[in-house]
Amino acid sequence: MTSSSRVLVATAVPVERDAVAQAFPGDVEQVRLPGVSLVRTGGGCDLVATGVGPASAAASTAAALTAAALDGAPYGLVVCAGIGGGFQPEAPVGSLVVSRTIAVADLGAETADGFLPVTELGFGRVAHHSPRSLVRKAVRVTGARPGTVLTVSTVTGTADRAAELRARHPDALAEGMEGFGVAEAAVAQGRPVLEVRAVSNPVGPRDRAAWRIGDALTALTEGFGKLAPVLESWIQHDQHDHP
Ligand SMILES: O=C(O)c1cccc(C(=O)CC[C@H]2O[C@@H](n3cnc4c(=O)[nH]cnc43)[C@H](O)[C@@H]2O)c1
Repeated sequence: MTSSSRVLVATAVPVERDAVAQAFPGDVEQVRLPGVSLVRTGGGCDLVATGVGPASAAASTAAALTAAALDGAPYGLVVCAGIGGGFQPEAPVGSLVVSRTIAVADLGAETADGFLPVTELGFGRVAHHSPRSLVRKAVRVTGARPGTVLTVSTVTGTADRAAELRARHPDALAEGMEGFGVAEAAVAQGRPVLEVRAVSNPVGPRDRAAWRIGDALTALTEGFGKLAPVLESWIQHDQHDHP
């Protein structure tokens, strides 16, 4: 393996991390680093369970990226992966979504005239874009739908909120709670980033009985089985073309 040829996959919780790990043949190794623990697959992929939410995701991802850079073996790609809510009818339960754009949906200010993203207040960023060539290849091998994946700090629980998010982000296909945090950490170190969400529930009225976490985790394992060789080959041949 050459420098920059490794992939870091960040999931929120261990069950998601282990679903991704199952897609890689061979044994895994635990690697403990300051501020973060990794699961290293035989295929050159490191997996980290960051905890739920964008802040925790950014902190763990940054720790893993910094450790790799200091070790002289930086990652060539960062992938945020996990289960997520799917906007209906475009992203049905059990389907896979990959990010063209990773957008934070609730970072800003509420005003009498509606929500203002933080960029309109003169600060920061609200979106990151995944490399087009990588998205194309990921879609071709997995059949995933490409679009915007939203990051929220509060899971959407009403039809009104789902409609409001879609009005502000017409290309949104899914929502999760970590993507923007992972992307901020990746971009801060000049690393390309992709988000992959397996849909476990519809975005909309809260209905715990409608969750299909097992189906989504199976979709995640199957998706990564197809995606893993593509990620590796993209890093080898195309990473310098991004975005
Ligand atoms: O209690 C609820 O109603 C509820 C509904 C959906 C998700 C949750 C979670 O606590 C899961 C958070 C966890 O899973 C990802 N995830 C899965 N579905 C969604 C979603 O619809 N919206 C946002 N995040 C979702 C998320 O990335 C977290 O890691 C609770």
